[in-house]
Amino acid sequence: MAVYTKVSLEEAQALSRELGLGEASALRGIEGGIENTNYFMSTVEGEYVLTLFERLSFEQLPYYLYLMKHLAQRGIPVPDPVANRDGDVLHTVQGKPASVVTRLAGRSELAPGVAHGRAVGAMLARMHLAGRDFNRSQPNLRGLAWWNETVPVVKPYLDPPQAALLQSELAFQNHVAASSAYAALPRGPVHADLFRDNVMFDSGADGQAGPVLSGFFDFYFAGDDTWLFDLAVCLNDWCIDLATGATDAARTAAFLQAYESVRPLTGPERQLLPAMLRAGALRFWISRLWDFHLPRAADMLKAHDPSHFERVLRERVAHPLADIGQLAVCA
Ligand SMILES: Nc1ncnc2c1ncn2[C@@H]1O[C@H](COP(=O)(O)OP(=O)(O)OP(=O)(O)O)[C@@H](O)[C@H]1O
Ligand SMILES: N[C@@H](CCO)C(=O)O
Repeated sequence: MAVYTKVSLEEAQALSRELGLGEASALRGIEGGIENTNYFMSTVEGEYVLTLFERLSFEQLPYYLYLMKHLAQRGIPVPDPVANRDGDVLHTVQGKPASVVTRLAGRSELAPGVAHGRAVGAMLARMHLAGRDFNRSQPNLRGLAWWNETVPVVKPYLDPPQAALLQSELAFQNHVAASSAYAALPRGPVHADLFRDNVMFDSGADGQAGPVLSGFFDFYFAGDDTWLFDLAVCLNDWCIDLATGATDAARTAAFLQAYESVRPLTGPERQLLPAMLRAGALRFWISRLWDFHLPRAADMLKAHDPSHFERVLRERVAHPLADIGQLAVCA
């Protein structure tokens, strides 16, 4: 259930008129999602998603919404926020920040194969390049500074071996972040949460071979960070066996090859990929522990299982990703 705030058709019609979308004819609450209130909205101009943000503030939202607009303008398939006559993409409904974005076709693929990873890998690289001239900045609010702040808060809930792993991995990541190789990593706006459930695929035209990626969405953990971190977050979700957390070599090789067909990795990126895969696992282990043990007041989160990313981290430490050249034979 993800309709926390009820919106009437009349309210939606007032907004759609203000945005030049004509009369809204239907409004349907969207059940998936946990953070925000989402509705599908049909107007004479097409299909849209109306979101009322239940947690993010008027100050934080412009970065995410203008990033989506910037990427959409450069041909990256992402929901395009609709602006009013003044060019504003952040609106107000019932006193809450709200947006209207274009609806992506298709649905998420929760059991992706090699071809899905290839499509996401290539589009991820295109998205990174398209973000280079984005003129706003906001740090990744779930980056190293947040990990350093949050580890002491969640550590008391862990048993001694878990606490030791969490602490030693955090120390390792602080060490990596202080290195010259890390300073040389290319950076820019990154999605930072591009899991299977944040990508859509459409069936495509008849006769089209392979899945057709119809869009990336849910940019509300985006921020300025290294492109390699974004890639690592993807590899940790798209290219592992969910039951064990183990790397799937064929899917990993295909994903990386597709990414590199658009933007080859630099030397420091190749060097730090194993460390960044650990960083990606650590980030989501911490956030899941935090959501699980410290639910927010009036909590809307159905916490994900933290032990999944503990397993992924242990796998990444025990079996660092083989040399990318070696992996290529798997693709
Ligand atoms: N632009 C879009 N086009 C098509 N479907 C969308 C779009 N935005 C959201 N959806 C649908 O709505 C569902 C909920 O959206 P989303 O995952 O962004 O939820 P949320 O509550 O905002 O965030 P979270 O997933 O972090 O809880 C998605 O799974 C997807 O099916
Ligand atoms: N993708 C996150 C949820 C927040 O978007 C997770 O799986 O922990």
